[in-house]
Parts: sequence; C-alpha cells; structure tokens
Amino acid sequence: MYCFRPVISTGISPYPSKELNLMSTTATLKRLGQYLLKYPVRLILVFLLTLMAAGLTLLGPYLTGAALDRYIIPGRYEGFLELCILLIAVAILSSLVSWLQSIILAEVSQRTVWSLRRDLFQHLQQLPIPFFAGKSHGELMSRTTNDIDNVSNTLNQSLVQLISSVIMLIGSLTMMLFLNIWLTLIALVTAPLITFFAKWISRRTQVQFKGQQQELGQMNGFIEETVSGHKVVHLFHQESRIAAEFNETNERLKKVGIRAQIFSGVMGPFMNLFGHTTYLLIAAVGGWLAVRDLTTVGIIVSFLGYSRQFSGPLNEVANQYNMIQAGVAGAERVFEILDIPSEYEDEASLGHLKPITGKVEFKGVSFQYDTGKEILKEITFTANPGETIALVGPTGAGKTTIVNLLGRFFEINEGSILIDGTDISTVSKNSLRAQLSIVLQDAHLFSGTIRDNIRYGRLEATDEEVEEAAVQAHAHLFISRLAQGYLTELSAEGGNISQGQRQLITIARAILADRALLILDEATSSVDTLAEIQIQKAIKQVIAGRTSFIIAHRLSTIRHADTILVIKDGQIVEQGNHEELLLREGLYYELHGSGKGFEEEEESGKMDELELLPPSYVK
Ligand SMILES: Nc1ncnc2c1ncn2[C@@H]1O[C@H](COP(=O)(O)OP(=O)(O)OP(=O)(O)O)[C@@H](O)[C@H]1O
Repeated sequence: MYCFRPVISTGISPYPSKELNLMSTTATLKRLGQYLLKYPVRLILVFLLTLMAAGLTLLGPYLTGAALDRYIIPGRYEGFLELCILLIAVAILSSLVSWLQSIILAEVSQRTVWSLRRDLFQHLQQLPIPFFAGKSHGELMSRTTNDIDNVSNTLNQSLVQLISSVIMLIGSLTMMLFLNIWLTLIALVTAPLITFFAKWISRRTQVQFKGQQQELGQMNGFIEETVSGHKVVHLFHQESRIAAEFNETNERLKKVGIRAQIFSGVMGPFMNLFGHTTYLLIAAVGGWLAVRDLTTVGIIVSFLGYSRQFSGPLNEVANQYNMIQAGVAGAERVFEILDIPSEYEDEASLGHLKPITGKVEFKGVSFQYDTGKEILKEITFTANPGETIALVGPTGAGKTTIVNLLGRFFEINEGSILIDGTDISTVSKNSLRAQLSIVLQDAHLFSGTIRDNIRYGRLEATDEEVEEAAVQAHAHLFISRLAQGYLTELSAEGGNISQGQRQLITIARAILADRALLILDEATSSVDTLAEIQIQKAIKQVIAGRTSFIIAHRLSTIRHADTILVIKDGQIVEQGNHEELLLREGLYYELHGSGKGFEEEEESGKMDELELLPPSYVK
C-alpha cells in the first residue's frame, strides 16, 4: 500500500504559488462546469434547494421583528402562538432543506470527481512513453489523488457556500434596504473593512500554509527515501545521522506550522470584533431612532439579524478563497494531463498488423530523442523468422533504444522498420504490440497472486495453461514449493520472492503470451548459480520458435544467437555470429577478450551441474 501522500513527497503544494490567471481560471471553471453539467437535474435541484434554504434563513429575522412589533410590545397575544409555530416550522424546514441539499450535492460532486478521476486514469494509461520519462511517479500520483481531492473539496464545500453566500448577501442587503436605509448605510461602513482585512489575513495565511506544505513535502520525501532505502541506511550505520536530519526537518515543520495556525487563528476573533462593532453601532443608532419614533424596536431586531446574515457570507467568501484557488489549481493540473494527446490518437486510419511470421528489417534507421542528439545512425539489419538477435555493446550505445523503436514506443526520424514486409508506421500501435512480448530486466510484478501475474500475458488463459507456461519457464518447481503455490500473493516490491524467481515469472508470462516477436533485456544483476541456470534454460525455452531480440550480457546467450549486433555510439559496428565475429578480431573480439562488454561466464560448467540435478528439479 502506498503510505505517503505523493503530493507531499514531491513537495507539490495544493496551494497555487501565484494568483491564478483569470483567463485560464475561467477556462478551467468552464471545463469543470461541463463535468458538473452531466448531472443537470441534480444540479438544478441543488440550486433550487440552496435558494430555498437562503430564503428560509432570510425569513427568520423578519418574523422575529414582526413578533416584537405586533405582539410582544403592544401586549397582544392573539395570533402570537401561530407566529411562533411558523417560526419553528421555518427553522425545521430550513434544516431539512439544507440536509437534502447536502445529500444531493455530495452525490453530484462525488460523481463529478469520479468521472474526472476515471478520465484521468484512463488517459494516463494511453500516454506515450516519452511523457512518463519526464515525470516523477510521485507527481503523477499527486494529480490523481491530491489534485482531484482539491477539486472534490471545492465542489463539496465551496460551491454551495459560494452560491448561498451570494444569495444571502443580496437577500440580506435587500431586506436591510427595505427595513431602514440609514441603518443599512451604517452596516455597509464596515463591509469594505471586513473584506480588506479578510483578504490581507488570507494572503499571509496562505504563504504560511504554503511553507508548511513544502516542509511537509520535504519531510515526507525524506521518510519515503529512508524507508525504501532502509537496508542501505543500516548497512552504512547511518541511523543516527538520519535521525538528526529528520529532527531538523521536523523542527522546521513545527515552526512553520505554529506560524500558519497563529495567522489563520487571527481571522475568527477579528471578524467577530468587526461584527460586534457593527452590531453595537446599529443597536445604538437604531435605539436612538426608535426613541424618536423614527423606527420600531421590531425593525431594529430584524435589522440586527440581517446585518449578521450580511457579514457572515463576507467572511465565508474570504475563507473559501483559498480552497477555491486550490480546487481550480487542482483542476487545471488535471486538465493539463487530459490535454496531452494520447498515444493512440490519429490511429483510426491506420491498418491492422495481420498475424506475422516474424521477419524484422531495419532499413537505414536513424533516431534522436527530444534532446536533439542523434542516438542511432543508419541502423540496418534483417532478422528472419525464429532467429535470435543478440544486441551487445558498451553501456549507452543504443541497444535499448533499438528495441524500443521496434514496439514504436518512439517514432524514428529516418529510414523504416518492416515486419513481414509491412512498414510498422502504417499499422496501429495496438496491433503491432499485440505481436510483441517484452521481458524487462527489472522484472515488474503487480500486487496479486503468482497466477494472476503470469496470466497478465494472456488474460483468458486457463489455470492449466498458466501452469504449463510456468513449467516451461522453469518456475513451476519453486512455485509449487511455496506454501500457497500459485496463489501466493506477491507484493509490487517483491519482498517475498527472489530476483531470479521474479525473472522466471516474467518469462512464464511471455511464454503464455506466445507472441511471434520477443524482446528480452537480460538481467545483469547477479543471481545465484542455480537461479542463473534456471533463467538460462527458461530463456532458451521462451526464444524457441520466435524472432527474439536480446539485449545480452551473458556469453552463454550471445554464443547461441543467430546474429550478434555489436553496437557502439548508435551504430552497428559489426554483425555476424559468435565465431565469425571472433575471427574478425574487431570490437566483439576485444569485448570478449576483456570481458568488459558482457559477463564472461562459461556456461558449460553450470550446464553440467544442471544435468546432475534430479529431473523433477529442473522440470
Ligand atoms: N528517454 C530518453 N531521452 C533522452 N535520451 C535518452 C533517453 N533514453 C536513453 N537516452 C540516451 O540514449 C543513449 C542510448 O541509450 P540506451 O538506453 O539505448 O543505451 P543502451 O545501449 O541500452 O545502454 P545500457 O546497456 O546501459 O542499457 C544514451 O546516451 C542515453 O543517455
């Protein structure tokens, strides 16, 4: 389970660093509005209920004033009971309406956020590889969690608050004007002060909160790193240094946290002070007017109620300002991702790659990443169906890039790549990749059972087929020795099985997928001898009968390849089989002699060892 809030680990603050650009804010709100408008009936209902709740709230002070003027002061109690019942009914109805409104609103906002989250996740799955290369996982996670959270909070709280605040502002102002114009002017005197002060405080509070989020981000990033790298920490006895470093961050977070709370805590009491002053002013002037018979006590009481209802929304809007900003910033960051063209866009017109035999031709392929530096130059070679092509060469030579181009994870700049004579740029990526299996060096497994992980290669495979693939991948033996067998739960971090075993599972996955083309990035990490033998056997099995491209590090793999491509600085400097290349006495010969280019392991000894194992062990 992911324990850290990714937004925190990347130090991304939900509080926007600068005032949002008005144009982009309007555009973002419009788009968010489109999501909301998917539920028009509920939305109209929420609006009507908000209107009703505000109307009922506005009725309260009027009725209280009327009770005073008509019944209490003249001492006439006929009809007073009815008025009291009406007041109670208004209060009950008002609560009921607010309750209904919050239920419907919760549904609308949750549905909106649900569809936003769904769209974002689906879109993320379809984004091209280069997009991910430039983003940290934490940042992407933060867009699907924290940014969406901010949108959700804004929709849940600020939206209705804003609507009802506006209604209350207009409503109470109208009522005040209706009751007494002079008292209204007094009430309005403090309004600009309140607005100004609220903005002043909220700006300062925001800076503190931003600082708090940043410190929190750093601290969590630190925790995340030390937890995931705890082995290294222990190994190098860094525990006390780490603890001291943590204390420093923790201290900074405490200080900024206290400042943030002090600033935000100032808002309430000061707003109260303004409120009480206005209240006092109105009461005093109102009393003076009443004494001179220029108004009635009832009107003053009603008026005091409305003045409260008028200043309340002003505070509210000021308080909601931060949240609305965070929500809009969150939505903006979500839409930013949704606007990146998906990998499969503009593919509708492309053809479908028919089932292939596996002939692959690279013809004068040149390629550069966004950096503009030419990485591959004039790569030309042919792989016939069923052949094994080993790619060898120094690190950074361009081996991974070549195999990435085969799956069209990047687009080439020059030349062409043909599969069974079809240019791969003329067929859809989906149909191309459906013919391709990839076994990566850092065997990636998902949380779930071993069976599910193997089945990832072909979802409709039966349990028997999964086991058969595991047998062929030499994984069956270790799996059946586990207490839960194929039902053993794996963690994404893979703490419960070894590196070699993970590799075998990914090979089983590729065998099950049974594609005509295979790309295999041989692991360089050293696994124990027995696992090494198993992996070699499994590789032999998986490459049999399919055109395979192996980024090879082991001599045993390279020797058996039909063609070895020796890559250096993005060019094929030599190609041929093991014997031919040795005879040539070029780079391959050098690498072979020095053992620098690949691991100098003679397989014979190990293979002999393997033969000695009981048949049930090697399967
Ligand atoms: N996404 C990328 N953006 C920009 N440059 C890249 C990218 N990926 C790789 N490169 C650069 O392209 C060159 C070839 O990289 P590539 O990964 O293909 O080499 P390699 O031969 O597979 O190396 P290794 O054996 O170490 O895996 C390197 O100089 C690398 O820095």
